[in-house]
Amino acid sequence: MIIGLTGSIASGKSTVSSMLADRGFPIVDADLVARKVVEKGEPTLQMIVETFGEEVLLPDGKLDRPKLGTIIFNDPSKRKMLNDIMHPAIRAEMLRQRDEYLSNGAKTVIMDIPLLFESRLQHYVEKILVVSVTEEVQLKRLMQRNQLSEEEALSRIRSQLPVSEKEKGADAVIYNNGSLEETEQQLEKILAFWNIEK
Ligand SMILES: CC(C)(COP(=O)(O)OP(=O)(O)OC[C@H]1O[C@@H](n2cnc3c(N)ncnc32)[C@H](O)[C@@H]1O)[C@@H](O)C(=O)NCCC(=O)NCCS
Ligand SMILES: Nc1ncnc2c1ncn2[C@@H]1O[C@H](COP(=O)(O)OP(=O)(O)OP(=O)(O)O)[C@@H](O)[C@H]1O
Repeated sequence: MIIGLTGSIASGKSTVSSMLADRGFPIVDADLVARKVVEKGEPTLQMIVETFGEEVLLPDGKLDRPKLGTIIFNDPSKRKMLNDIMHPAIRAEMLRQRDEYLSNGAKTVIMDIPLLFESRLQHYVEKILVVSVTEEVQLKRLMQRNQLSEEEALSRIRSQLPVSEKEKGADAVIYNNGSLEETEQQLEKILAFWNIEK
């Protein structure tokens, strides 16, 4: 079974994903893959520099992530340009990792994909688990985790579909507004209900 794990920025996907990893499920993490495809020497990084200029590189030649983030989260046309460069490479590497797990005998693979709905990737997965939070909790956690002002955090939140829209396309929803224990209990119930094999 291929499970798509999604939600909005700072809703708690990584938190739920690490709970699943603790239970022994293999995880394909789009955010990690997105970092891998822009490592020094990767053709995707070269394409980013050709499009956005040398100023998105740090002195050591690595990608300046906060700088590129400020550019793309404040300008939808720049965001589209970056997505067009990066998403094909991210997708290819995610499918490669999924297939590797399956060929090594995994019965279930979790694909943690923040932009599952925005990029219309629903057909790659058999069940969709959405991690949801209220806007208030989301804003607070995002500002705290990334040390962002309210305005910066809101521009990131607005660059994605509202989580309420994502809930409509879910097979199950975890409400991550409370304690980690409450989130874990909801996850346990869903796994039992879906009767998932490792
Ligand atoms: C712009 C970048 C360099 C900023 O890096 P930074 O370290 O600050 O953020 P990080 O990669 O940890 O992403 C944090 C979250 O931002 C959101 N996000 C990232 N990219 C996008 C995007 N293009 N559109 C909407 N939301 C996005 C996701 O919820 C993600 O989980 C980075 O987010 C990036 O490379 N984005 C493009 C690739 C992409 O679309 N990644 C999303 C998963 S496929
Ligand atoms: N139930 C919770 N109680 C308190 N803090 C939480 C809870 N769940 C997550 N957090 C915190 O909220 C922040 C966002 O969670 P997390 O990083 O898991 O979100 P995410 O959906 O993976 O984010 P992104 O889309 O940016 O990758 C983190 O700092 C995390 O430690």
